[in-house]
Amino acid sequence: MPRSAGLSERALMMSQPAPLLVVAGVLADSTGRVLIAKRPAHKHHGGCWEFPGGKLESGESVGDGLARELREELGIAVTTSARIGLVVEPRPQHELHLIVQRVLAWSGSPQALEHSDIAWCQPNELQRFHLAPADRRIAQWLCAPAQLAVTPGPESLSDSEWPARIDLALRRGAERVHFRGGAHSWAQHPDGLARLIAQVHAAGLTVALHDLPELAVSLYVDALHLSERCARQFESRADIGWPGLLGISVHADTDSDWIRRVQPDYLLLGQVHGTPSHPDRQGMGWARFAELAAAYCAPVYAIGGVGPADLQSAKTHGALGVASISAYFPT
Ligand SMILES: Nc1nc2c([nH]c(=O)n2[C@@H]2O[C@H](COP(=O)(O)OP(=O)(O)OP(=O)(O)O)[C@@H](O)[C@H]2O)c(=O)[nH]1
Repeated sequence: MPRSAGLSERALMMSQPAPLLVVAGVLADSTGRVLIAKRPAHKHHGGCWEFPGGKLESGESVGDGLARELREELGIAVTTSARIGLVVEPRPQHELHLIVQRVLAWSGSPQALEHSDIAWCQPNELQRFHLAPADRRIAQWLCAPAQLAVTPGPESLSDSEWPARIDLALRRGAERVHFRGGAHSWAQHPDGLARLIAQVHAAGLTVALHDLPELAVSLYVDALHLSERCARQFESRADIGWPGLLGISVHADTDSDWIRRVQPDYLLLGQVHGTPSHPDRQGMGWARFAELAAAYCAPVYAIGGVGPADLQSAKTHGALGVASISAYFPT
């Protein structure tokens, strides 16, 4: 077992035949373009585009395996990387466990030493390439919003104040607005909520609704987000009755096997630092956050005492981005 395999990988390994462990690296340039490589015709998925990487050798850590593969395939030296997520693909013999790492520091200039071609493209151009099936999930992650603005409860502002406060959140960089209940549920304000959702959609951005699966379906939101308590009422993802993007809020003590059973598309993990809104809870800090993020199968956002200024730290500690109430809806 590789030294740095996470908890979910270990649990999976114990319950079924050893998976095929593969590590792939996402390199980005200063304009945000990412590097993809075309598999030679004679290989499995020949002619498909993928993220460079390869099989981990026995006993090899994820970081060492990535550095070896990218030296062999691209001629570059990778020094630091952080987990983005794990794609599990059922295969007849062994499940593929594709560990996806964001390459944070490297030297050299990538060349196609083993692939038939390489290309740099913006994440939203990846869909134009014929990607290996598992890599379509990676492309979705790379196109996912990096800044999630979580609303206070509907009772905290009057109907006339909400539109301006949503505008302010968008000006502060929010890329998805998460409508989260407070003392009142958004289910008590369906018309006002529908207008605010339309406002966010008109700005070309997306919406998540917290803990209200039926309303999420009827209001055509982009994501359903569940608190851990709400998510635990369901045995499996199929029981939730929601066909779209699914997120769950988790904490330092949430067990990763349960997360794997529910199969969320992303997680909000917190809290990273202490916050005035939860004075009873201590922050876990970035080091623990990175450890947990690497153990989950889904990509993770950082929440709790973080905001847009922490985006880079979040990414270097294995997060897709940050989520916050106060940074986007200041009191
Ligand atoms: N490297 C890499 N492999 C991927 C990706 N997506 C994906 O499905 N795979 C699959 O993971 C497996 C690992 O493949 P590989 O052929 O690159 O491994 P390797 O470099 O160690 O190759 P080798 O067996 O020729 O030595 C293949 O079945 C490949 O199709 C990806 O983005 N990067």
